[in-house]
Amino acid sequence: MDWDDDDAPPDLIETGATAEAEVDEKLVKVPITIVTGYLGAGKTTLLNYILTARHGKKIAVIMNEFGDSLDIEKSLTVNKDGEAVEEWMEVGNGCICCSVKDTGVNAIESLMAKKGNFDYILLETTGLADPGNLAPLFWVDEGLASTIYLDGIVTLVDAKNILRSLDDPSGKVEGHDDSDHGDEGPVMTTAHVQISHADVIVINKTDLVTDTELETVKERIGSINGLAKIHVTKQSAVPELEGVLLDLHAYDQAEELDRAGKGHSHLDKTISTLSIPLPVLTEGQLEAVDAWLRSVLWDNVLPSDEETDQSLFEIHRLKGRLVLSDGNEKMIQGVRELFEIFDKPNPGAEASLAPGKDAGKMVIIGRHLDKYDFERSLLEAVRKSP
Ligand SMILES: Nc1nc2c(ncn2[C@@H]2O[C@H](COP(=O)(O)OP(=O)(O)OP(=O)(O)O)[C@@H](O)[C@H]2O)c(=O)[nH]1
Ligand SMILES: [Zn+2]
Repeated sequence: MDWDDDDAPPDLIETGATAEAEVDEKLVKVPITIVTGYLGAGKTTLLNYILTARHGKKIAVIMNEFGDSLDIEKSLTVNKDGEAVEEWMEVGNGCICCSVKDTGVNAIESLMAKKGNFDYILLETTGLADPGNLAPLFWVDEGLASTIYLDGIVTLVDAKNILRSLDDPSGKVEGHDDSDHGDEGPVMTTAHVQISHADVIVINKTDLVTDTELETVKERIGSINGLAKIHVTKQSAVPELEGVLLDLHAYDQAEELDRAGKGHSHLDKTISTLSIPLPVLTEGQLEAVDAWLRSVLWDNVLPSDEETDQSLFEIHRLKGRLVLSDGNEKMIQGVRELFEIFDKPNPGAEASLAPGKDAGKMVIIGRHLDKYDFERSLLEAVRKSP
């Protein structure tokens, strides 16, 4: 995907409102939740469940099915007064992860303009989409970022078939050729990528597996993504929507960091979760963490490891909490090479950890992490800095 600046900027919404009202509208951004998952996992079932559940929200659903026609129309279901209303929307290209930057952005914005205020947008991606391509768009596109924000990524998993999908070499992600890794383990499939990016994983179709099989599935998924909340369902019926699937604020909080405390797992070497405890940082050490992230995420180079000519790791998702010696806290959010460090929202809402203890944490989800010593590299970079 390219990030050319010469693309036509997305149409801005004409509000016709006063300057004061515009300021107000800017403050109320509409959340968007990406629903992904393998073919037939139960995404549509989940969307229908959400649309018919009582939540008092006006939800717009954008379906992103694969199509071979270039001007394929997207089905758009709008929940109006408890009724699902089907509409059709022109998106342009058959693959939203490639086209969302231009046509998709326009589609969402014209949707916003046409419908006025939605409370919520759900985007169902095709069973083959890589959500890693999709999520950063909601950060970097200014037109889009002014009206909506990415609330979270929900990945549906078919309990009966997920293990096969994870091990199926034909489900390999395009552009991830494992041939250069020799016998270094299983290939990385689309199923891996969808699980590694998820903020919430819904293990669905549990009526089709035994309890033992379900435990195996849970363990395997937990070994790939130790951060995501896991829910187990039949017919995609999650126990609750608020805070479980919707309104997660997965990208402006990092409460779930504490869940990923068990270090990294060796159950699934293809993609794993790594958790690095961090000390209280000085201002200079914060800068060192920033520099470390730039090296690791932008150059794919582990700073202590420069002599290694090939860094084969891939980082899909990264979150962190940094505690500074002046008492402030910062959060880190990263998807692929994009990351940001920002002030923790609601400072003081949570009691800070006692000084001297490990105060912060960085959690990394990615591929071939077990082959490198990320912890040593990061802590060394921190220690070397004043
Ligand atoms: N046995 C069983 N079937 C289910 C469950 N949930 C959904 N299904 C069925 O599985 C099939 C696929 O469900 P969908 O919701 O269409 O799956 P999807 O992920 O949207 O599928 P694609 O859009 O093709 O990727 C449908 O026939 C559903 O009725 C479940 O918990 N158990
Ligand atoms: Zn694409």
